[in-house]
Amino acid sequence: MIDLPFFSRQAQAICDAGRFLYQQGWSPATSSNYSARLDSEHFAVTVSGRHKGQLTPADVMAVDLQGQPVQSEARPSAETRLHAVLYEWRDDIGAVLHTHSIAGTVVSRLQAGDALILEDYELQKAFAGVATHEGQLCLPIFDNTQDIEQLAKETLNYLMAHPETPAYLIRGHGIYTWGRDMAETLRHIEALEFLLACELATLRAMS
Ligand SMILES: CSC[C@@H](O)[C@@H](O)C(=O)COP(=O)(O)O
Ligand SMILES: [Zn+2]
Repeated sequence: MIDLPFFSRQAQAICDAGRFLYQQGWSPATSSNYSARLDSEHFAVTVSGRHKGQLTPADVMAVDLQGQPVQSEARPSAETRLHAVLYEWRDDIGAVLHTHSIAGTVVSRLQAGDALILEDYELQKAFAGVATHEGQLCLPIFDNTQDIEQLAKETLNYLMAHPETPAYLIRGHGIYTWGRDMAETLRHIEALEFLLACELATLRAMS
């Protein structure tokens, strides 16, 4: 059974996040999806195809870790399973945000390899557990595909082997990141968008 008052609070947090992320230009044209954990087996996720700058709690639904709707007739995000495997991977993850920013899209297309290394940025410290700019953040880049179940398996396998990963990119598609709760996850996505914008500006300056 879903705790309905808690669902309402999580749904509102998702709507508020959407308004912010859309206003930043990171979730255009119905792209992106967001979620927040409800309990050990369920999470709240955006309904597929909704405008992320105009979300109301009716645009958020409960699903189980297989991505199946619970107490809803709506269709969950097409990328629900990418969220589900993150909640399955680590039980301290409380929220997941996915954006489609210009920086995330372009940088992941320009990077031919399978990872983007961020180093020597002070803002790396916005990530939980990072205390200095002197380390590296490694963001794996997965090739884009419409086979979300396959991509979910690929991301989970990678994350199980690299548990320190703070986020990942899907090439030409966008960013996924997570945190203990929505506030921390918003801090992570905002830091990532800043760092990827810096990477994009650097690539431009060097060309
Ligand atoms: C509007 S194109 C973007 C979609 O294909 C998808 O990548 C996306 O992020 C949103 O899908 P959704 O099913 O609304 O969660
Ligand atoms: Zn997407």
